[in-house]
Amino acid sequence: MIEVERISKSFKIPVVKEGRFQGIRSLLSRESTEKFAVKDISFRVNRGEFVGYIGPNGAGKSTTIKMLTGILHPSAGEVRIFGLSPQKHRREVVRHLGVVFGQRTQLWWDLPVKDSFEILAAMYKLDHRIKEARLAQLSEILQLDEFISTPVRKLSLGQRMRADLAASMLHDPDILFLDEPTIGLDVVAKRNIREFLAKINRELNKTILLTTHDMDDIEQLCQRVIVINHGTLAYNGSIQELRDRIGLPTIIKVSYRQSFAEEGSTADLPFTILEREESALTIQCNRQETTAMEVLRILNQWGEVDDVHMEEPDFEDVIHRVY
Ligand SMILES: Nc1ncnc2c1ncn2[C@@H]1O[C@H](COP(=O)(O)OP(=O)(O)OP(=O)(O)O)[C@@H](O)[C@H]1O
Repeated sequence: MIEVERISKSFKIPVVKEGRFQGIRSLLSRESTEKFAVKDISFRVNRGEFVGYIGPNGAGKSTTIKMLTGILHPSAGEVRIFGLSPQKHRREVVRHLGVVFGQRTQLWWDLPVKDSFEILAAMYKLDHRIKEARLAQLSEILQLDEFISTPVRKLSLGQRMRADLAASMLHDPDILFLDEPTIGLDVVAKRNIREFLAKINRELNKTILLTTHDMDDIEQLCQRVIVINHGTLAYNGSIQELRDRIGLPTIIKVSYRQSFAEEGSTADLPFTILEREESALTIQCNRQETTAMEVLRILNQWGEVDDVHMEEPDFEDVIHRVY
């Protein structure tokens, strides 16, 4: 459904020279260097997938999204959406796309929310009855009623994001490109947006490519993650596989019913003991080297286990290792 074949995007950057008056000379000079924002990236997204597209600041995420939506032309390579190039067949492709840039609104600042929806519906040439039915459906899941008559500039950030998501879905696109849809939101507003996204992916089978710096968004929503760094692809696969590959330690805390007794030499154990208490033990193991089952089997031999608590490495830490 989305095919990205070896795309690159470079920008010409004027060469800035050092020294007196060189700033002004640089402005007038035609000398420039080529800077790659995206370099030789390929990936595919299938219908109904929820994919995270992540990377540090300046990695090339927004540049990629802009090439996927046809706003930017790749310097090399090709994008195809439903087999069509968003650059060559912009009108046909954008009918299938909904786009939200969390930092910017696509709504009309001084108009009530419903007027923005009317304008967009007219732009998409939506039939009146279809528009009303869709708005009713979106209103219900995004609870738009409470602010539908309020001018956009007076909305809270969470309300604005809900309105923007509704606007991006008014023409019932198959694919959503979301660039930081939860940026700046409080915990409750974030949870609402995540629930909405999970719902439209699961129940309406919308294909979603999500760009965010919030690793909780990624862990809670995405089946797959694509990581880019310095414009190149660093990883493309499941979150679990990435965790396994990076291999940060898992912490396991066990409490015993009574006291426990260690058996054998600690040098042979497939884990490291971090803390011993009267009837509790905290250990650290690497899931690449051993399984939790094996660890628990050993810990069970040392006494009667009452409770087990396992802490997976924080996904944020895993991602930092990739960066
Ligand atoms: N029009 C442009 N002219 C020159 N350089 C650009 C242009 N647009 C982007 N870049 C550069 O390309 C690189 C990638 O930018 P991009 O906005 O795609 O990153 P990003 O991953 O979206 O970052 P962030 O997480 O900070 O939004 C950056 O170094 C940026 O400065």
